[in-house]
This record gives sequence, C-alpha cells and structure tokens, in this order.
Amino acid sequence: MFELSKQFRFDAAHTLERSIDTESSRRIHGHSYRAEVTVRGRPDPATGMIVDLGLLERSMEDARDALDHRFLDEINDLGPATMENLSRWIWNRLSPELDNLFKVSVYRDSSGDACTYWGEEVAA
Ligand SMILES: Nc1nc2c(c(=O)[nH]1)N=C([C@H](O)[C@H](O)COP(=O)(O)OP(=O)(O)OP(=O)(O)O)CN2
Ligand SMILES: [Zn+2]
Repeated sequence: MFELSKQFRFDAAHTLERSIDTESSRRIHGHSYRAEVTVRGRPDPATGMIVDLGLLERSMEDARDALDHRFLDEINDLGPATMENLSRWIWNRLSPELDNLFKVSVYRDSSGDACTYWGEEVAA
C-alpha cells in the first residue's frame, strides 16, 4: 500500500470568535497556510502510478483559487474559518473527483499548527 501526497500554499484572512484572545481574534488578520492532499492505494502496473501527480495538481487548483488571497469568513459553506473546517472543506471539494482520497492536512508553519481530516467514519 502506498500514500502519495501533493501540497499547495495559500494566504488568507479571517476573524474568529474565541473564548481567549477575544479582541485580537475578532480583528481581521491573516495566516499563511499549507495544505497537503494524500491519496492511498496501489500503483496501476501499467502506469506505475496511483494517480498522475499532474491530475492531482489540477484537481487541487480549484480549491487553491477559492482560498488564496480570500477573506475566509465570506466562504459560505466553510463555517468558522478554523484549521478543522478548512481541512474538511478541502476534502469535500476534492473527494468527488479523487477516488483514493485518504486525508487532507492543513498546516500553519509559522505557528506549528496542524490539522488532519480523514473523512467521516461510516457506521458499520
Ligand atoms: N482548534 C483551533 N483553534 C484555533 C484555531 C483553529 O483553527 N483551530 N485558530 C486560531 C486562530 O486562527 C488564531 O489566529 C491563531 O491564534 P494563536 O495560535 O493565538 O496565534 P496568533 O494569532 O498569535 O498567530 P501568530 O502565529 O502568532 O501570528 C486560534 N485557535
Ligand atoms: Zn487566525
């Protein structure tokens, strides 16, 4: 079994309601994010690939365009612009076209923040 990943970066602004650092979090501020999309599977013997990295990049472009240099509070189906909601939002955007999608991680390298979404568990 293999995991294959590709990353993209985006810079975006947001506000956040929190119980700590309330005032500064409510002010519009920005972060530099890095998102990592991982597929899992076995390479096709003919191509040697799980999925062509070029195709993976194409399907990520749309998500990047929707996030980069945006005010995240204005993205209707995101909810509060947290790392958790961003990783799930990227997952929801990519999962219809990526059969082998395994996880989506979002990082804020400057502060050491990371969040990974594996999709919702399907009840047995
Ligand atoms: N569970 C989560 N908690 C918080 C999130 C999140 O996405 N998930 N996000 C934030 C805010 O984005 C906040 O701006 C980050 O706050 P903080 O860690 O205090 O860092 P700074 O704003 O000071 O950012 P710098 O890296 O210092 O610029 C909070 N919590
Ligand atoms: Zn923030």
